[in-house]
Amino acid sequence: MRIDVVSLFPDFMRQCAAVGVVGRAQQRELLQVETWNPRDYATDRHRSVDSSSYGGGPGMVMMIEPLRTTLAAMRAAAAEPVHLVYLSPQGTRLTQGRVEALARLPRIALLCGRYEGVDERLLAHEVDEELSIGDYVLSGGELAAAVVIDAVGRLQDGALNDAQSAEQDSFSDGLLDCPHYAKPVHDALGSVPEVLLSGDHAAIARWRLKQSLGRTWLRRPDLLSQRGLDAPSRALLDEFRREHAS
Ligand SMILES: CN(C)c1ccccc1CNc1ccc(C(N)=O)cn1
Repeated sequence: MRIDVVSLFPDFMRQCAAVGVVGRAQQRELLQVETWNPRDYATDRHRSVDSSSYGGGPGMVMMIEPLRTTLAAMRAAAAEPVHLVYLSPQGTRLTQGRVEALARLPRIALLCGRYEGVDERLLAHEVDEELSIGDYVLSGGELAAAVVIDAVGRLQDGALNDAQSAEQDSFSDGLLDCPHYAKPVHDALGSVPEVLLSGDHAAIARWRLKQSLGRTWLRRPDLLSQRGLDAPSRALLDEFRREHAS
């Protein structure tokens, strides 16, 4: 998969994509992240990319022209159409489901706004999808883009080794993850639950699902109601709730 990033801070974006699982995915050529800097396409003497906002008000707005030229260059370098995502507080809330859909596309581009954002005419003409990573304001779209790159990059086939992909399965079915424990078995902070030391893989899987169900019920009941439960899971959650109440 290829991800093009349009940003005034290309070095920052390249560094975000160079570490960890995503960096390794790039080394394995499972993922390719390229950056495009609108300042390189600004034509005036001052290489302006922003201008004051019509109607007044504080701050500047990113101008149409440098972005249009940048996007044209990016699209010209592509053999196929590019799905352009704009990261903004006004976007649709990003979910794991949407991440999985994006991860299946051959190519996406991420447009990072700075200042007060981008001229609405450019957005209306060029952007396919507007996404928000949460209800808070950042100084630029770059950190939101980094979140998308990581969430999508780690899902590329071969990016995660077997152990990690198991972890991903536990969340991707719409439940919160169960608790995890490493050595030592006994510590001043407490001990590891017996079942995890039993070697009984069925019992361990049952305990983990029960913990995921219980945690989701306690911390994120909204996830539970939208997911729905089959009968065995409902019984397991009831068992957790009885123990939790006592
Ligand atoms: C400068 N701002 C406020 C702005 C305004 C409009 C577009 C982009 C930006 C860049 N900032 C962002 C971007 C994304 C998110 C998010 N929640 O996904 C939060 N902030």
